[in-house]
This record gives sequence, structure tokens and C-alpha cells, in this order.
Amino acid sequence: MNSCALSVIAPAKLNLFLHITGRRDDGYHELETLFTFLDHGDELHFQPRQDSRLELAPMNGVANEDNLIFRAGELLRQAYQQRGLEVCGVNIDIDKRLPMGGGVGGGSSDAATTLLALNSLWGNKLSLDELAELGIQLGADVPVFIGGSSALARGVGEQLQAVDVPQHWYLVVHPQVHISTAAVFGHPDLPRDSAPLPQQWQHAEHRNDCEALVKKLYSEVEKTLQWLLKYAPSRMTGTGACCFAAFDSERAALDVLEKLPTEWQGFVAKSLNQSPAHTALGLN
Ligand SMILES: C[C@](O)(CO)[C@H](O)COP(=O)(O)OP(=O)(O)OC[C@H]1O[C@@H](n2ccc(N)nc2=O)[C@H](O)[C@@H]1O
Ligand SMILES: Nc1ncnc2c1ncn2[C@@H]1O[C@H](COP(=O)(O)OP(=O)(O)OP(=O)(O)O)[C@@H](O)[C@H]1O
Repeated sequence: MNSCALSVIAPAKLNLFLHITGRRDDGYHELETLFTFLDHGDELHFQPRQDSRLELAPMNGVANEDNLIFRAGELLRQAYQQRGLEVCGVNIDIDKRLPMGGGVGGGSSDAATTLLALNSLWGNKLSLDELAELGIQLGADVPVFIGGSSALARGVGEQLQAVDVPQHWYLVVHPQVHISTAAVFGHPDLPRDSAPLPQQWQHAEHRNDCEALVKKLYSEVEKTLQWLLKYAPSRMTGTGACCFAAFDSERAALDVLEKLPTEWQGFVAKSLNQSPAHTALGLN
């Protein structure tokens, strides 16, 4: 193993609330959403090469050229080249653990971890703000993973205010349906007129404005939430399909996981106010 090799977690995120306050002319939605990270995620391995190639091990379900990991790597390489900086090639491998299209931000987190890790391997020539500017080209959720702190996000998700949120143990359940973010945001019945948060937003009602529509379109999501709500306060994350329930202890969350109907998948994880990717790369 090369001594410069890196293994870095790409953590899941939860949207503790997600309010839609408007729609821009380009179709993107104005959001107010509270992000936190989980100590559970994909694991990416970066191994420098002798040549200048970026090689990504194949991942089930996504062609390599469409993979956000590969696209993030290419984007960063171009940014380095535009500055006249030479970079080494890298082999990238992934242990994919997060459900795809699950609302826990797996693709965005993979992209952000790739930007952070390659930047580190290539000498940290770009600032976190510059990485976030590259990241927003790949997805609205990438900047929060670059910022690395729990945050209240506005705009389409790129205007970030770091905040500490109370930590819990979460049971995250994936009802095994794949939901397209674009289809939910494009649906005519999606409510888009939530009032902006008050100054004291911590005490405002917390809800996910996509939840009612997604429950109507996907009965498995409705069933999942009904089941979780028997045990703890529960909500959907992002545009679904994952739903999460908050517990005060790992034991309490694991007790409910043990009762999970076999047709669904779930995991228990602790929330983190700092991304484990930042901790691994010494960016905190
Ligand atoms: C719903 C959230 O997960 C909340 O964290 C994100 O806002 C979605 O972030 P993401 O998956 O990185 O989204 P992108 O890949 O940028 O966009 C997917 C699609 O969702 C829609 N989209 C996304 C974000 C946003 N603020 N408004 C939108 O309307 C757009 O139609 C876009 O084509
Ligand atoms: N490395 C990757 N991991 C997961 N999905 C990827 C990746 N690269 C590209 N994709 C594509 O992105 C789509 C959305 O994936 P992702 O798992 O990020 O959804 P999500 O958790 O719903 O995201 P969000 O909460 O940000 O909307 C996938 O269906 C897949 O086609």
C-alpha cells in the first residue's frame, strides 16, 4: 500500500426539516433545510498512481462516466490544470453502503469526499470555498458536505450557516423504493409556499414539505412512517425514500431495528455536528 493512500468516509446526511419557500426561474427550488451528518456512510479509498489517470472501480447501478465520484475527480483535475498545477493519477475504490436515491445524500457525499481527498493528495491548493463552488455544479447537496458542519441551508442548499444541533441516535429505514429527486421537485402537487423561518427558527415547526406528496405517491413510505411513529418522533429525509426516528440511546434505537419488518432495510447511527470526512483529513 502506498504511504500516501487515503481511506475516507462519505457520511450520510439527514434533513432534520425541509421547507420549500419558492421556485426559481430555472426550476430549482428555494429551500430552508437543517442538515446534520451521521457516523455511517460509504467508504472511499484513494491510491496514487504513477501515471496521470483517474481510475474508478465499477459501482453497481451507475456507469463510471456518470458516477459523481468520477465527475468530481475530473472537475478538480481541470481546476488544478487551469491553475497550471500538475497532479498525479489516482485509483479510487468504494465500499457502497448508503442506499441510492434514498435521500441520505450518498452520491453528493461521495462527490464531496472525492473533492476533499484529492485536494489533500494534490497539496490542498484549493480552499474549501473553491471546492464548494465546484461541488454545486455536481449537486445542490454537495456544498454542505464540503463545509463539514451541521448547517441551516438556504437558497438551493448552498447558502450555509453552520449550527450545532442536539445529537441523537437515529434509526434510518429504507423502504426499498427508489425515488427520483427531480420527479418529486417537478410534481405539480408539491407545496412550494412555506413561510420563511422566523429569527428563532429552532422553535419553529419542523416538517418535510415533500413528505405528504411522497407518502401519497409511494405507499411503502407511508407505511414506514406509520410504523416508526409507534416508537419515536419520525420524519422523511430529503425527497425520500429513507425515514428516520430519533432516540436518546443506541440501545433504544437497536431495539426497534430488531423489530424491523424484513422487507425494509435499516441501520442505526449517531448524528455528528462535524463530518467524519473532515475529521479524517484533519480539516476541523
Ligand atoms: C432534496 C435535497 O436532498 C435536500 O437536501 C436536495 O435539495 C437535493 O440535492 P441533490 O440530490 O444534490 O439535487 P441535484 O442533483 O442538484 O438536483 C436533482 C434535481 O432536483 C431538483 N432540485 C434540487 C434541489 C433544489 N433545491 N431544487 C430542485 O428543484 C432539480 O429538478 C434537479 O434536477
Ligand atoms: N457515487 C454515487 N453514489 C450514488 N448515486 C450516484 C453516484 N453517482 C451518481 N449517482 C446517481 O445519483 C442518483 C441519486 O443518488 P443519491 O444516492 O445521492 O440519492 P439521494 O440520497 O436521494 O440524494 P439526495 O438526498 O441528495 O437527493 C443515483 O440514482 C445515481 O443514478
